[in-house]
Amino acid sequence: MRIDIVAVGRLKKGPEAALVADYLDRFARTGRSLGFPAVTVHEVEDRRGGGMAAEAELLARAIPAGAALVVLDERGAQPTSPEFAARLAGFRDAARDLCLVIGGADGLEAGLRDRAEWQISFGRMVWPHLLVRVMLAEQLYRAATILAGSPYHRA
Ligand SMILES: C[S@@+](CC[C@H](N)C(=O)[O-])C[C@H]1O[C@@H](n2cnc3c(N)ncnc32)[C@H](O)[C@@H]1O
Repeated sequence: MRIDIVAVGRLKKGPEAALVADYLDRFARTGRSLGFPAVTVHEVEDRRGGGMAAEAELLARAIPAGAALVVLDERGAQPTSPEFAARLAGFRDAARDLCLVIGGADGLEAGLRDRAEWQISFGRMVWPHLLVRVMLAEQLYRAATILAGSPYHRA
């Protein structure tokens, strides 16, 4: 199994980058004994102003072939953290690669969203994509702690 996050935009050095690195590092350490690989992050950027369609093309090229496509979108389903953890374990148990996609300022192209087998929402409000990256990294770590039975997730 491999897990990729494919995201529009470059994360510059700063608090968001530090948080993403910290949570992904924690996920790697907690997830190792659960059979999860470290997460690889791919960033794509369209510098020609081609909008969502150009971004969708760049994203599509970065999505590993055959991976289960999961997009982050405010219109998606709102799983609980244990539900997210269970689904993550399901991908692992089925030996499926997982690719989690985060859009840019204009969002994700409808065609790409429709191709996804799961659309996840972190609530109906729109969040900046850099914060969504932080939240996703935290949820991955939280999922690993839930599956490991560690006390981090107290709900
Ligand atoms: C600034 S938002 C784009 C909003 C855009 N107006 C749209 O219609 O999608 C950038 C990206 O962050 C992610 N995002 C923002 N809010 C989200 C939420 N509530 N749940 C899940 N993902 C979200 C999505 O991947 C989105 O494409």
